[in-house]
Amino acid sequence: MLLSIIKFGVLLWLSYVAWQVLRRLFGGSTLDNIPGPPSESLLAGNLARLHGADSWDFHKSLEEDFNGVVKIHGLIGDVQLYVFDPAALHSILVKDQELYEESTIFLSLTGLLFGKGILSTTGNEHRRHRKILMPAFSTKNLRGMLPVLYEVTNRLRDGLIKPHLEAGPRELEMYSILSRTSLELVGRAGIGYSFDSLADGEEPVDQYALSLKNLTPSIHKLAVFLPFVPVASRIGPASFRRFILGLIPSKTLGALCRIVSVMDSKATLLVQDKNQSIRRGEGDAMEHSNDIMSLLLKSNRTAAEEMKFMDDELVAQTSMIIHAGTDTTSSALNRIIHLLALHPDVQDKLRTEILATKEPMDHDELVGLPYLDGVVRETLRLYPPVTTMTRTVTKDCILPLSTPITGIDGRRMETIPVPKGCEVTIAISAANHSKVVWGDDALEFKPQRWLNGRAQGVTVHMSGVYGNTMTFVGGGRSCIGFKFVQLELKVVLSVLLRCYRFSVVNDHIRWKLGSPAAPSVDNRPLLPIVVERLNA
Ligand code: HEM
Repeated sequence: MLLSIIKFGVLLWLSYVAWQVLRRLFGGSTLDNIPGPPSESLLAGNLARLHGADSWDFHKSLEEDFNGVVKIHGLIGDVQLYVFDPAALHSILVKDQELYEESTIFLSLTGLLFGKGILSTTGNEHRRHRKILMPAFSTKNLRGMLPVLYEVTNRLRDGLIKPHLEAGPRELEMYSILSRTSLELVGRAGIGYSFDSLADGEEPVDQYALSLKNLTPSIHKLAVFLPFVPVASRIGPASFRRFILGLIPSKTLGALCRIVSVMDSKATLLVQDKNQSIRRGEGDAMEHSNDIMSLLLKSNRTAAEEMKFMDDELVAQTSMIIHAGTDTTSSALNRIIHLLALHPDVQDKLRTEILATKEPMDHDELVGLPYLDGVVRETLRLYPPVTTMTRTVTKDCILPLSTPITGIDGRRMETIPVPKGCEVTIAISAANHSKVVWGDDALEFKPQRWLNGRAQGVTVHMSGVYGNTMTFVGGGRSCIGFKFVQLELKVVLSVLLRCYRFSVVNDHIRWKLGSPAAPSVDNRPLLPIVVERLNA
């Protein structure tokens, strides 16, 4: 009996899949009239190019050859949208955000990896997570984190860089140095945990650090299975899923399961420790802990009962903050150091501004330095670490446009009817490069375009949370760490530029697209930069 039910279920599912494929291939879509690049394969459409690590040219052609909304071919005849029109982005992220939900793959994957937290929830549940987490990132709390950020950065300066420069300028592999620093910055200020002593010659041995380092590469290796994650995540309780996964003979899957288990047990211990400190009456010590998790635990104590986080939710937030904050910070730091090395004039001007201040700068002085602010903003505009995000349309709807487009049949389209289930790519970097928004010099690196946090001459409004850019997107799922990361970047630059000069001799550095982007040489993650000690 059970076998026949299973057979019937499988047959039903296969018929549904076949129907969907036929519908996609022959049924037509309301998006058929939207211009876009031709499909490159029946099976994967343009997806390999859209998500390929070396697809900068593809994205550039979408930015330059189309007008804010582009049709992309997806899996087996599926049609998707690639969007960078300002009004369309406002509708997707802000005005009609409930119609454009976080992609189901992202929600189920983060749920499976970390549990129930801000990245894996939707609707009212997500709003609750955001409401409790956001105050931890307030300006008042960021001020409190400043000493830790300086302490970590001083260890970077003295532990990871200085010992190599005794005999003069030297090429250093900055990618690994800055990645280790990013993890330590987010670890200490984010969850009050030290992953790495940042001492020369001592690679991190912490299992938590190693797991975090290997998490994204392991997911990439299993990328072909990602479309099955939403279905798999709904089968039975977590223990049953773990049991089934254990039966699959795959080394990569086994490694991923071990990574998740280490992250889960470390985060659980951390939350237990902090909770015990509170219960043992070490409240005073907690009062002086300024990391995001401690602040969260403190506000959780006094939160209304229906708002309070349960322990499993606190564990999920711990890993999510580290996951969301580390590689993104590392990408931004690597990019800024690379850009300063490529633009010595910008580097000199920035150093002059920093040397005119006393060390260490307090919060207001640091965030008030205009050229430093311009360098950070311009880097994050021109080179956003996360170049695209995806949303899934929950109901048939109409997408408004700032600039009408001409359909394939020659008709002018002022709005686009978008069907339920359509995948929409939020084209962050295309929005940040738009000449309609930023002017003819949109693709040039010009820190001086920013004055008092505003880009000069920009009249078209973008709905991002950060100075008209889409780098941290906008609306109810925008980045909650965007002020924190600016502070991290400013602290690191203010400390390093006082005593080091950066230059490049290696012209083989290529950036890989990805989530987030990373520098590479011969397809390995590397950033070779010559570092010279000043006023030795
Ligand atoms: C340059 C560095 C960073 C970039 C470019 C960045 C970018 C983003 C983007 C694009 C999103 C939206 C994701 C979506 O729509 O699904 C996001 C969300 C998020 N970011 Fe960041 N981020 C950065 C740093 C950080 C840091 C340092 C933290 C924490 C310490 C952080 C925590 C988060 C969290 C928790 C979310 C989820 C917000 C929500 O779902 O409501 N991010 N980030």
